[in-house]
Amino acid sequence: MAPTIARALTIAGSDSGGGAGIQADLKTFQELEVFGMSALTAVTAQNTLGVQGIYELPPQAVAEQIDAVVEDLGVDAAKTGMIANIEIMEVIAEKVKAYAIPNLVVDPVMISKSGHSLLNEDARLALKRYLLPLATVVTPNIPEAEVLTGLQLDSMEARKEAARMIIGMGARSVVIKGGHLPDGEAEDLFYDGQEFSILSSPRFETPHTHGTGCTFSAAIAAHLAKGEAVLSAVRQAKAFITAAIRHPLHLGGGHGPTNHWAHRLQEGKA
Ligand SMILES: Nc1ncnc2c1ncn2[C@@H]1O[C@H](COP(=O)(O)OP(=O)(O)O)[C@@H](O)[C@H]1O
Ligand SMILES: Cc1ncc(COP(=O)(O)OP(=O)(O)O)c(N)n1
Repeated sequence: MAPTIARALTIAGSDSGGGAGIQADLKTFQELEVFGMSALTAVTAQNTLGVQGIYELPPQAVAEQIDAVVEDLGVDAAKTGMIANIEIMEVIAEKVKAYAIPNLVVDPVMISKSGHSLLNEDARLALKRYLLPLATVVTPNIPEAEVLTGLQLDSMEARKEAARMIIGMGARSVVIKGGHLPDGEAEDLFYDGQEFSILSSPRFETPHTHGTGCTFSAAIAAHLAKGEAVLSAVRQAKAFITAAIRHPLHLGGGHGPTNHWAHRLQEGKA
């Protein structure tokens, strides 16, 4: 019998503070009524004030977690977050190809908002070689898109050029996220190699934006797992993250987590 629930896998690091990483991803999957599974790449000691410790897992441990869930439970979509190093990246690419995982969202996490490196230097450029050619959608923020393309992204024209370059690297589509723009709307640029779409929301003046990128990419993966088209998945993920930032939880003394329940307020489910 075919499974009755969509299944999504996050391949990412653990954030002990619960705002980013696999914790944010699994909360998002659950809220969007998708069965969530995880393959952990690293454990971080982290809270709203910063990252206090990083412990990378052996690549073999990542491989075995992916084997375990794919071979038994099945995966309709996967997303990657913190990958830590090239060896883990190679394992992920090998497994995604070997199992022909149908939808892959690559969030090219490089640096946390608190300024800690979550992917070592040599692995940053290896992303292009190993993971972008496998991506259904890749979701860089502006600094990450600058690292991938070498461009300075201080205008919409430059962001469009970067999006074209990223499609040229093999990704099927890209969203250059606008959270790091200096002012104006929180404007994300989507490109699928044919058409550009701009997804805008008000920009909220809040320190509680820890894990926005993780939550956004997990929501895209959840909607892809349910069989939605890429642009539709991205639009719904944008609505999900906008609600999560609009209604903060006010936790912690620094950059607090977003509110994964908030979409229920908009949908009248709360
Ligand atoms: N202050 C904000 N107000 C509204 N939306 C935001 C804000 N900050 C980020 N976003 C949105 O959150 C999502 C994640 O973006 P971003 O913060 O750039 O990613 P990352 O966490 O990877 O740095 C995007 O859709 C972006 O537009
Ligand atoms: C374990 C872990 N993974 C990813 C991140 C980065 O998350 P992101 O959504 O990009 O949010 P910020 O760190 O920018 O707030 C992380 N911090 N920890």
